Amino acid sequence: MVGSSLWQQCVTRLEGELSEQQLNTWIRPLHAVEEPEVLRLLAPNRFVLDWVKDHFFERIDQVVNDTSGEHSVRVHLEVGSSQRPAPAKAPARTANAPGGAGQGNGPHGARNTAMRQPQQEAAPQPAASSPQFTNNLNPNFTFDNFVEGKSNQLARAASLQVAGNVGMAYNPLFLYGSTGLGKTHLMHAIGNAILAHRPGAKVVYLHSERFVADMIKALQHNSIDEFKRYYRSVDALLIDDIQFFAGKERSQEEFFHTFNALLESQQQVILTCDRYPKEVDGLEDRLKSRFGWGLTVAIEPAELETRVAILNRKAEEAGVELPSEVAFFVAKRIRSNIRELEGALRRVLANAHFTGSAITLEFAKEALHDLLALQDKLVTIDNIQKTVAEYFKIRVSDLHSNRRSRSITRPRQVAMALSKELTNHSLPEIGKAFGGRDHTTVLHACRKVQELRESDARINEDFVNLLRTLTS
Ligand SMILES: Nc1ncnc2c1ncn2[C@@H]1O[C@H](COP(=O)(O)OP(=O)(O)OP(=O)(O)O)[C@@H](O)[C@H]1O
Repeated sequence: MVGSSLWQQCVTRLEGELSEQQLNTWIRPLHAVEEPEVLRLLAPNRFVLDWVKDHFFERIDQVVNDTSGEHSVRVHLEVGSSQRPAPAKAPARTANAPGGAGQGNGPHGARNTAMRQPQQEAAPQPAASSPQFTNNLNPNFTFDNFVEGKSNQLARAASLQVAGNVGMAYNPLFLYGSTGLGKTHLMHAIGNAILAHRPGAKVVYLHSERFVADMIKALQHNSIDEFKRYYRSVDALLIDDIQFFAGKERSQEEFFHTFNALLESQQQVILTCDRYPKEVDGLEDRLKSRFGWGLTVAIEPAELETRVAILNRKAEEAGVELPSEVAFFVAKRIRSNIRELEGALRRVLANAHFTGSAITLEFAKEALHDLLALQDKLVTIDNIQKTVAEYFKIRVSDLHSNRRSRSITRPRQVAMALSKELTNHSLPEIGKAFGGRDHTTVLHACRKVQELRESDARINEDFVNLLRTLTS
C-alpha cells in the first residue's frame, strides 16, 4: 500500500465492503484530485454524483479520514473529469438541456475537451446523403411493457433519463449484464421513446456484428466515406452486444472515431454488452476507457418477485389469466434468463390453447416436463459442489469433511443453500450428500446464507455469481 494514493487506498478498503456492481458503477468512475487537506472526487455526471452523495458519501468520508491518519481531509464531491475539472460555466447547449438534472454543471464540457485529442476524422455531416435510414427498432420493446424490479431499476431509470435528454444526460449509456435480462429491450425502449417524442429523429439500432459487416462492405466498395457520414449523422446510435467487437481491430478503430464524433456533438450513443467493459478481452483500452465517460449500469438477474411480475404481465398481454401458483412455479424453476422464462410461458399457453385445458399447476408441470427435467439433470449436487469448491479454491472433499474453519464452513453452507435452491432434493438428501449431515444442518445453512446475503454484499455477490454459473 506504501506509495499508493490516498484514494486508491480508500478504494481498496471499499472493495472489501461493497459489491462489484456498486464499485463499478459508483466508486471506480470517480476521479480523485488530491490536494492538501482536500480530496476532490470528480463524478462523471450529476446522476453518479447524486447517487454517491446519497448512498456512499458518509462511508467514503469515514474511510478517507481513517486512512489519512492524523491529517483531517475534507472530501469534496463534484461533477467533472480528471482531464479538466468541471468548468465554472456550462457550455450553452448543455445549460439549455431540457430537464437536464444538473447537467449544467458541465460534465460534457469537460468530456468534450478530453475528446479533442487526436481526431483526424471529419466533423459530423448532415444526413442528406445518407443511404436508406432504417432505424430497425422493435416497436414492441417499450418502457410501458418493461417490468421494473430491483435488478433492473437503475438501468431503467438511467434509460428513461437518456430518452428524455438525448445526448445530454449520460453519453454513452452503457448497459451490461448476462444474456436475456432485458438490455436489448431497454435499448429499443429508449429509441422508441425518442421517436415518440421527436418522430423525425434519426435513431439507428444495430447489432455490433452488423456494424462490422457494413464496414467491411464499405471498404470493399470504396464507400467508407459514405459509411462514416451515415453513422455520424444520426441523433442516436444504439449498438447491441459490443463484445463482438473484440479482436476486430479495424472495426474498433472505425467505431472509435464514430463514437468520438458522435459524443463530441452530443449525439447519443447507447451500448450493450454481456459484461463490464473492462472485462471484455480483445477490446482496445482506449475504447474501454471511453465507454466509462457516460454511465455504465448493470442489469442483474431478476429476483423471484420480478420474474413472477414479468410472467403475469406477459400472460396479461396474451389475454390469459395466470394462476398465481403457476406463475410462482415457473418463476422458481427458471431463474437465470427472462428469455427462457418467456419461452416456458409460451409453451404452457400454447399447450393450453391447443388442448383446451385449464392452466393448473399440474398442467404447467406436465407442459414443462422435459424442459425442467433437462435442467434438473444439469444441476446436480455434485456439480454444485465442484463449482463451489472451484470458486472458493478449496477441495470438494473439504465440503464433505468435518473441518470447521470459516474458510470451509462458509462455502459448505453456500453449497448447501444452492443445492436447496437449484435441485429438487430434500433436506435429508442434501445433508447426506454433504458427508452425511443432518437435515437441520442444511436448514440452518440455508437460513444463515439468506441472512448473510442480506447483510453482506460480498456474500450476496458470491451467491449470485455461483447461481449464474450453475444455471446459465
Ligand atoms: N423487465 C422486463 N420486463 C419485461 N420483459 C422483459 C424484461 N426483461 C427482459 N424481458 C424480455 O426478455 C426477453 C429477452 O430480453 P433482451 O433480448 O432484452 O435480453 P438481452 O439482455 O439483450 O439479451 P442478449 O444479451 O442475449 O442480447 C425479451 O423478450 C424482453 O422483452
